[in-house]
Amino acid sequence: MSNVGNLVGLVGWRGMVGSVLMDRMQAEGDFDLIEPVFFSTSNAGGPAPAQAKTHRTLRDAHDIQALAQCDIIITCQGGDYTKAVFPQLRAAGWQGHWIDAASALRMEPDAVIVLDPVNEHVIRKALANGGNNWIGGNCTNSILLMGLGGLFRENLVEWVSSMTYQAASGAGANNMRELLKGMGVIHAAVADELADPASAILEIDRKVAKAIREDVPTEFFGAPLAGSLIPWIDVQLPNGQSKEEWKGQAEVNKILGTTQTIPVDGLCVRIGAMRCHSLALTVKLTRDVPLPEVEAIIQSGNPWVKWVPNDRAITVRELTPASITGTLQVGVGRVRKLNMGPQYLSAFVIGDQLLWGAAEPLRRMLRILLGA
Ligand SMILES: NC(=O)C1=CN([C@@H]2O[C@H](COP(=O)(O)OP(=O)(O)OC[C@H]3O[C@@H](n4cnc5c(N)ncnc54)[C@H](OP(=O)(O)O)[C@@H]3O)[C@@H](O)[C@H]2O)C=CC1
Ligand SMILES: N[C@@H](CC(=O)OP(=O)(O)O)C(=O)O
Repeated sequence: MSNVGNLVGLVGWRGMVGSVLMDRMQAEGDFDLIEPVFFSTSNAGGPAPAQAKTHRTLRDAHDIQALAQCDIIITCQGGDYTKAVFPQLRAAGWQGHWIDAASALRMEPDAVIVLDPVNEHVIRKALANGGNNWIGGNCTNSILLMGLGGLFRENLVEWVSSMTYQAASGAGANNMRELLKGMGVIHAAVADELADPASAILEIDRKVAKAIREDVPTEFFGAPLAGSLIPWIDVQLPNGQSKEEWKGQAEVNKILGTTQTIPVDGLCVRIGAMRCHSLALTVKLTRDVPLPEVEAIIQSGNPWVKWVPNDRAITVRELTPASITGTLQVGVGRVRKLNMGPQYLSAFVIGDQLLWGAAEPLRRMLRILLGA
């Protein structure tokens, strides 16, 4: 039994991540366990959503006293909000549990990055030691660990090179819209020619290239994504990594609670998928393990691993964003030994970055706190 109260403040509930969180909480009956208090940065005093019970109006998300009444606060409002409000709340003496989707607090020494199917032992230990800051991990890293958690659990990973194919949703709702608008612009540029099976493909291609370079909107991504890709995500660091690439090693090791750093590095690339992040992985195993054993260990990682045998027909059907999107399954396939030697393994992992990558670990942390 938990001794944590059930007055739960929800901030950022109507944003993209927050909406996915609300849907999942509704689907899993989480609202039956809590007394929700909904907060807003823009509409305090307005009506709270249907899940509200006794607290039917929105409270001001910057009202420290109102926030401090909550036993638990879950926020999907973003890093700027966290940086503005969290220090004030703690300075006011609030001892409640803070569950956050934003990256702002992830690397703080007193924060745990939560991904309980992989690091429940880390979470339980911190909880027993009085921990109260629980931060969702970067989507790419959470998906990597959900996919290959079994190999990490068995201490079989010496290092990982991770080449990513990241969806538009990781950059926000406006970016998803921009991707779709760009697809429309490209299609419109050659709609007549496409309707004519006899039209010349190189002429279509010339017009498409011109549309991508000149007409596809770039306000949010800064470069055309539709019909193209962008091999840089987040800001540039002095060592040549992108911040997204830096997070790989930093967060994976923090999530796992490793005592010796497992190197994780690679290139992070934005592609024209909507909300599934994919990762092409090269893993150096700590020892030569027979492939059937490797496969069994990966499948044993957690109940959400969707194992896809390394077979062409099954892979093109099942190991794709089209197949995985909107589900909690984490696809793992293309697993084989590489020419580099018997300790080198390939794998392709796909997950919905708004579910395991953002919302799901938060609601599961809530349940851990409630002892449910
Ligand atoms: N862990 C991860 O991998 C991921 C984490 N994130 C984190 O989650 C945070 C939130 O991201 P995201 O959900 O994309 O942010 P959104 O921009 O969708 O929502 C953030 C807030 O914007 C306000 N808002 C203003 N206009 C609208 C509108 N038209 N519709 C909905 N909300 C609106 C809402 O606040 P209000 O109701 O108060 O007005 C909302 O809570 C990010 O900043 C990031 O820190 C995001 C993606 C992945
Ligand atoms: N940066 C990720 C999404 C994200 O929000 O990551 P983080 O939670 O680490 O800021 C992406 O663009 O795909």
